[in-house]
Amino acid sequence: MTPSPSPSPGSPTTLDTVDIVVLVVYFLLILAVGFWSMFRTKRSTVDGYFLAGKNMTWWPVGASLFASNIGSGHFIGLAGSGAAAGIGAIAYEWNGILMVLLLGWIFLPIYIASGVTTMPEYLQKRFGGRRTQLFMAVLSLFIYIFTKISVDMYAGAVFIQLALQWDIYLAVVLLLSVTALYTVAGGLAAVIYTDAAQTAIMLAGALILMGFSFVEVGGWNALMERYANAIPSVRVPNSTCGIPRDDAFHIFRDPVNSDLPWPGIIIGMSMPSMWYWCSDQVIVQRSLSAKTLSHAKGGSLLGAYLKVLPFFAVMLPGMISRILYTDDVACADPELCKQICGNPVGCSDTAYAKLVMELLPAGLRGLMMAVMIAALMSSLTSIFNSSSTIFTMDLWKTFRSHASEWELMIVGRMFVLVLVVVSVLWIPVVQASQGGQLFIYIQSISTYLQPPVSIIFVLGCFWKRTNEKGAFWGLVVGLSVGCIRMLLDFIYPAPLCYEEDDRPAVLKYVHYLYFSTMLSFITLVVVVTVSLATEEPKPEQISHLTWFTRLDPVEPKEHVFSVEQSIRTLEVIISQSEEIGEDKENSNKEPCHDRKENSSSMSSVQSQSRLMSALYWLCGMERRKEGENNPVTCPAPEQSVCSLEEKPLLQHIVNANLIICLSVTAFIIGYWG
Ligand SMILES: O[C@H]1[C@H](O)[C@@H](O)[C@H](O)[C@@H](O)[C@@H]1O
Ligand code: NA
Repeated sequence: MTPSPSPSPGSPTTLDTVDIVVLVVYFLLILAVGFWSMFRTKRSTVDGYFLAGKNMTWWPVGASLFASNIGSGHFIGLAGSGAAAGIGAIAYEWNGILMVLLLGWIFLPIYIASGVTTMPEYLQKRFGGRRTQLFMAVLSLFIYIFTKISVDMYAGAVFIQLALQWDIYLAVVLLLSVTALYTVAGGLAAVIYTDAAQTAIMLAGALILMGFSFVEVGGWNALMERYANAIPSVRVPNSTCGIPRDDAFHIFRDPVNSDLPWPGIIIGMSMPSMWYWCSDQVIVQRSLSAKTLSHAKGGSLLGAYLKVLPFFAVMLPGMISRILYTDDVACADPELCKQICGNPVGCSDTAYAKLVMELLPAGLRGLMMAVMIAALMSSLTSIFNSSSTIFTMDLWKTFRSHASEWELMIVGRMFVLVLVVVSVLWIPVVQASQGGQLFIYIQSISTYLQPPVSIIFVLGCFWKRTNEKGAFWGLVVGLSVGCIRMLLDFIYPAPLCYEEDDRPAVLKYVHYLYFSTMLSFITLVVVVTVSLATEEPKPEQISHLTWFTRLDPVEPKEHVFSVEQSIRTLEVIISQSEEIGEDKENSNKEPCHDRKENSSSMSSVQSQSRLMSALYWLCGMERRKEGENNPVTCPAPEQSVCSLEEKPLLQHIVNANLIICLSVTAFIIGYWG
């Protein structure tokens, strides 16, 4: 056994010149991929920019699913949870495997058939009225702030702070600027391809670090044996603080006295997870961009397989970090912890950064910095994009129906700023949360807000009888209950390990996973009761909008309407992605409404300087030749139904793979159960 090296004073704490070189190479690579995909895709049309989307094959879709999902919060959080409490939290990742498959096989066919672009839009179509859509839009934005943006920024900052010893807020501002720069330079059109590159970098870096940490700890068996003894030298006397859990290597833990009770994992974990993978814009948007349903399923499969890895490449190294740097990572005395990492609650979230700085040679540290930035940026760009889409499309437009494209574009940008500011303000709460386990913070907040939404989507998709009133009141009641619990959680923080638990009984005795189960049930009851007590939706109201009606024959009139609607949505998304498409004339992009006017505005663009057209190109605003009648800008009405068709051979391949993937998942879950 190798003796655990205590952090020697001479150990490197900042980056070397080689590291900086590696970082620069990384940025150039991402830029190159960005440019390459800008040349590849024609972004000037709906078909080009967004539906270029609709031309994605399985591998970029899968990689992008993974990259958007795994953020810096996961690297820091999963490793931190591993260090603090063993492998339990990996259940979230493996649960996600099942959900991403569910998306491809069950939910996506319905979304494709309904021809929607945003998820609140689906609710609007399915239930009619506006209030459910509005409610959902506002809620999504809150969830993004509380569980995604602030968390990823905080995690990225923790890492940079440890690596470069910078102030955490300075680090946040820096990260944000880098992300903004990347969004402009790489272009949003390139997001999916750059995501693929980011995935490759994340995997390469994480696997290298995994190798180093296993070698250092002395291999697999050493990890299993030494973890239980990773007890810090300073502890609060007569307490269990700082002692590793007995069930550290089990996922399914005691239903009453553990940190992740197993019955809660079954339903309580699946409901928020279903929100994340099957009904949230950030993820679903990626699958919608696939060329065919088979490719979307292939993407789900790739994403699913990739999600096996964080266990080995992030969580186990986090546990190794506790073994190697026990006194720091597992510190159990508030005073001491505060000295070590600035957080009296604990320092387990520093596990990953610690490994990077102590174990890796110069050069590889730079690579890991790139990995962290890749993880962060690949999540933030998708979240920013989806949230500004939702804000402008589902909220702003409802209140200002005559808003110009120009206005929408400005609003979308400003809104991202607001999001960022609010998220930064939220960081102290994230920092102080949940026994210092970032991952548990993310998941418990998710638990209070997401289950009601999942229930609405499940019932909307699979129970034709669900109506608007049921859905709306289900959401209202479910979220009120959820918010109460969330508030209580902030008012009464979880006690430190040596403190008496004197919180109200709902907090003390009802684990958040059990709460999630109850919340889902309450919402279900409300939706069902209210729906049954009120009028049944007419068949034409739910045509193409549920599992059972997804294959309904197309009724020309209604369908043309829906295609037009989604094209309008796409147009706004495009206009948001323009970085400098200020030209007023040029902002008229309604190919389906008025082709003539459109082509005349195009010719006026033509008269602009070369510089301008270069800029336009950069932003995906290529001009079309005058009079060129581009049939693809106005998709044929049958398209959205046709796209449910799959080639039999491909279908067999993806289905066979589904079985393999499910078996692999069942095996690993069983093995670590
Ligand atoms: O990566 C996980 C994902 O696999 C889960 O399904 C989701 O519920 C979590 O919030 C997310 O962090
Ligand atoms: Na990411």
